[in-house]
Amino acid sequence: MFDGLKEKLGRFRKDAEEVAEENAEAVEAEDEAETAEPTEETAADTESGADVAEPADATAGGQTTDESATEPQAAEPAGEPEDEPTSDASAAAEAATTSESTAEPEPSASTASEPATEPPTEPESERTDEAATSAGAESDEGAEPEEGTEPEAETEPADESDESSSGFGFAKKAKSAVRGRVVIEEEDLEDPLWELEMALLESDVEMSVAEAILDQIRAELVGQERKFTESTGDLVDEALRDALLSVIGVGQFDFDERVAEADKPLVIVFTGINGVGKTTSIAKLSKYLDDRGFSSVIANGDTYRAGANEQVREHAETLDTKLIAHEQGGDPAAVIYDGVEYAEANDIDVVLGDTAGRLHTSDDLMEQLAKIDRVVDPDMTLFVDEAVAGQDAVNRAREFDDAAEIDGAILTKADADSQGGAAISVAYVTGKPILFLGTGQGYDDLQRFDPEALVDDLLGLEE
Ligand SMILES: Nc1nc2c(ncn2[C@@H]2O[C@H](COP(=O)(O)OP(=O)(O)OP(=O)(O)O)[C@@H](O)[C@H]2O)c(=O)[nH]1
Repeated sequence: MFDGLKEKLGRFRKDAEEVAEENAEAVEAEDEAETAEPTEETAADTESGADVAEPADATAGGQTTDESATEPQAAEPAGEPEDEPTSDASAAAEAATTSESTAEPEPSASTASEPATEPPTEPESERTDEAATSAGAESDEGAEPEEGTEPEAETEPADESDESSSGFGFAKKAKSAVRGRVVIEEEDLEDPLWELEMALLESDVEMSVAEAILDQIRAELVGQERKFTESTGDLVDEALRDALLSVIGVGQFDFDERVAEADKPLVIVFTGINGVGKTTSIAKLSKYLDDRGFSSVIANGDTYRAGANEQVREHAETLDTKLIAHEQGGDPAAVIYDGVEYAEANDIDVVLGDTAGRLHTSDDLMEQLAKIDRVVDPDMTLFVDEAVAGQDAVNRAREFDDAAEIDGAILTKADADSQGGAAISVAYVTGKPILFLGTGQGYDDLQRFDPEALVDDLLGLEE
């Protein structure tokens, strides 16, 4: 099920990880280059405590380079960083954090996700200087703080506007690198996110749903800090999983619990266009309920199509379920009303009301639905469509919900759908949950829609 989409999501995750790792290697290489051989001048200057201008693009270089001036910095080697930064590194990090903490909050995932965009307010080198000096001064004066004493916090807070052109605080990047971490930046993800957007749209995911997924991934990943040892792939998977769940799980409720807690009989009416699997789904649901100890009666409100009564009667007899039916051409509302009467008289738990296949544009059929609503006042109206119909199913779900409010959806023929676009989009577009997936023509081929299980399956994360 949805294999095509699974394969496309796998490609995105691999590419996003590769890009972010390249960024990590670039930062490590930069960091190692800057900490490997401190220059004569740097060492001498730091001895004298003079300001040391740092190359403008130094990320952590400002602090790390400076520290190396006093002693070779035990740069956190890629892949085996110590868990705890060395005392120098922690002093520098402390200085950076302290200076930052007075000027800006610790970057949380959400803060980091809104990189400041205002241009730096002072020339890069001076700014770098300040950071370098503060760290240098820190590591210069008594590099090893007394046991149990906190290194003196620098008083000079990093300037709010202390943002590098890449949109992240110089001090934050410096602190990150000192701690052996790397910041995932927006430009690192642009290509993989573009690829993901194409994959989602090709899989019939509705445009607004694809954009919601991408926005959430950017918000969660961009600015994300991670240790060199942490796998970017895990961060990407987590961000993609959260984003998919946030759109697929809209409005979800526990159907079994709803049935158990409802006043009986619970009345469910099914609507949708011709041939999508409404009648088959009703038969499957009757068995699903029976397997869970709930009795049901089927009321055939499809008095429009010739042969409808025979088809549903076959299912009822096979399943030994009571059927209420009227002559073809009868009033659907009257049939379902009789079904409720029968259930009340015979202590039946659930009434399953079929209706004729209809397009949302056929006024008289939509008026029929409105009359059923008035006469029967069903507890749930479920929209049935084919998962394989993709975008068409999404559009119809929205149109049916606009015309006669639905409470949930059943997507049939998911066994034949490799795209998964409708399964991902319908809940977000209508605000109503997908409750079941039809996965074949057998009476047991009906499964509860479980967003977590679906997303884990799409990402290959299932146990
Ligand atoms: N593969 C597959 N086929 C299904 C599924 N659900 C229904 N079908 C088939 O789809 C066809 C139409 O099913 P029906 O239940 O008659 O559809 P309907 O919506 O009631 O059609 P009308 O009564 O004309 O409105 C039948 O051949 C079903 O066996 C499913 O989940 N998977």
